[in-house]
Amino acid sequence: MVTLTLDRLSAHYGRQPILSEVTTPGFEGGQIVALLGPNAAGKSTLFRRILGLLKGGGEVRISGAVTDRPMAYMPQDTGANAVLTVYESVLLARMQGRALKVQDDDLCEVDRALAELGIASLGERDIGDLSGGQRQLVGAAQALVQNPEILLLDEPTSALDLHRQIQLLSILRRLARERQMLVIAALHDLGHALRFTDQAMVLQKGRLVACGPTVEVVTPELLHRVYQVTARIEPCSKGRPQLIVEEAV
Ligand SMILES: Nc1ncnc2c1ncn2[C@@H]1O[C@H](COP(=O)(O)OP(=O)(O)OP(=O)(O)O)[C@@H](O)[C@H]1O
Repeated sequence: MVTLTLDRLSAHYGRQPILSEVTTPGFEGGQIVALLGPNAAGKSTLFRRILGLLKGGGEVRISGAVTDRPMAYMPQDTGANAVLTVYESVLLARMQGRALKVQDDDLCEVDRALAELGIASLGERDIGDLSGGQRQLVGAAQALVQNPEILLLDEPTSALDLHRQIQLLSILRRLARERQMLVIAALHDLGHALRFTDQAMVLQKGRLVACGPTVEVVTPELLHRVYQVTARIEPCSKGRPQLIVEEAV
């Protein structure tokens, strides 16, 4: 099973340090990890550093991977290329780093990713003509179609309506379990983090200030210290932890 470990990871833009010595325990496949933290804390920068798109100190260690390209990434701004259909754009994502010739298997994987995300009916649409939420689901399909062992998602639910937010996070949790895939998702909704993620890491001003099981990390004390809100966490009628935010301090 794949394991990802971050060891004293740093990153900077020009002379400006952004991440300072981020160290985590090994995150194993089969689970979802929430990457939390306020605006500008360094979440997207951490993804770029993990992917090797940014240089810096420290080490990203991946063990137990069985493929040459174990990671796939869905950026915050998925962009849109108006000259491609949804189907073509997902197929193009599938073919990254593979032989140029499209095999039947590649087409099956595109069909599977679109069906999995409930957007098969959008296949022939130009991606430039989609709504923001539709485009975000296409971005998720472009990442999933690569069958990654480690899937990094930067705010994957930010443009989705409530139903689709829950649907996408449920799908990701199921796929993480079924495929023994490690999913790391930057999230701003801490209620979703509590409900759908196994572990959480919290960045504040480029430093890792908490890391561990989500229910142990997302506490009223952390919400006050990192997000400057007063909040309670109470079990709902089904016994799940539920976040009740009172006010910003
Ligand atoms: N290309 C860049 N050049 C210079 N500074 C940058 C660049 N990209 C990001 N930054 C700065 O790095 C810091 C961290 O940004 P980052 O996008 O990683 O934060 P984030 O936690 O993902 O924020 P958000 O929740 O708002 O998306 C911010 O101060 C930001 O202004």
